[in-house]
Amino acid sequence: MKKIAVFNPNAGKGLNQKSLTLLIPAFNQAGIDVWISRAKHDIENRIREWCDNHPLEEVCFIVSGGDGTMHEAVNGAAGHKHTVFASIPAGSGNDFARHFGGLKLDMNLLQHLSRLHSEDQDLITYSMIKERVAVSNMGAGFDAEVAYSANRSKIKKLLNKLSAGKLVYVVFLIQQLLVFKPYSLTIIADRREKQFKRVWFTTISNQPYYGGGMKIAPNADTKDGLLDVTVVHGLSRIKFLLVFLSVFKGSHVTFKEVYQVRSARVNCIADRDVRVHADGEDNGLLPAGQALSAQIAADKIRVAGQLALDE
Ligand SMILES: Nc1ncnc2c1ncn2[C@@H]1O[C@H](COP(=O)(O)OP(=O)(O)OP(=O)(O)O)[C@@H](O)[C@H]1O
Repeated sequence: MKKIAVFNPNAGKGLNQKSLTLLIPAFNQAGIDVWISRAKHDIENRIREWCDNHPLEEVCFIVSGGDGTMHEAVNGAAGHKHTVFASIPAGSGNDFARHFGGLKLDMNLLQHLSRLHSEDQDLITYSMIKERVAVSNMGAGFDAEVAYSANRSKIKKLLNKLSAGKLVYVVFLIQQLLVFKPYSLTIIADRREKQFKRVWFTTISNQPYYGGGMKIAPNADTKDGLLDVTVVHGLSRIKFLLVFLSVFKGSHVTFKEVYQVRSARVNCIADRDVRVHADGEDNGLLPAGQALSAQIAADKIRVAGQLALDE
């Protein structure tokens, strides 16, 4: 199988140049191509181009970065039937590797790669402006605003360098807590329509974790063919903070203001423009009255990641 290692130098603390300088010759000797992205969307575009040019070839993309990098990689390969993904978690959140497993960037990497076991997993497909896929989760509202502000902020890079990248989310969580305006929502899931008022956020999860280890959908299963939908609604600002903090342990599900439903597809319609993220990447504003449609993709994603994330 063809192997291509893809590195995002912008993820997390940035590229560990020392490890890379040592590893590139070993990668090349083992026949593994090494790509280092030059800009946002570069990984997605290069993977798409490779897949378009090699529709029948089996390939393993070994992706070094965080959840945004994995989001790009998976979208680049969407529709290519012979792709396997492995992750080298190097971002701030790393929820993909937290659930699916990941590899360490060290001299044992090549040995581990030869022993990896891959499995088919569910994938989310969604449409806003165009059809895309998300691998871990997507959502609308407060969390999308926090991710949007954090990813654009200059302090994220600085905090990442100080190994405190997650702090940036705390800063913007507090800021959004003060300014965010809850919205009204209609969701159609599991063949039922439900209405909610004062919605803080709606998350559509494939796997349990999001936001860097928060257990938003504790029982989500990436092999059950179902999405786990969470709606957090009807809370004052102070109580919302309490519920939000309880997400780290997954105990938010005991609050009556947290609604959860499982469904193979879901439509969400808000009464005002609401910001949407997919795998923590900004997807712009969902216009008022327009449906965000998400469902389990017909094609599975193949993931090689049996080694535990050592954090
Ligand atoms: N060469 C590059 N220069 C600038 N941005 C890039 C480059 N390559 C990829 N990107 C973008 O970098 C962003 C950050 O990557 P990623 O989300 O993987 O890291 P992170 O934010 O540190 O981790 P996490 O999403 O797990 O919190 C992504 O939006 C990706 O599209």
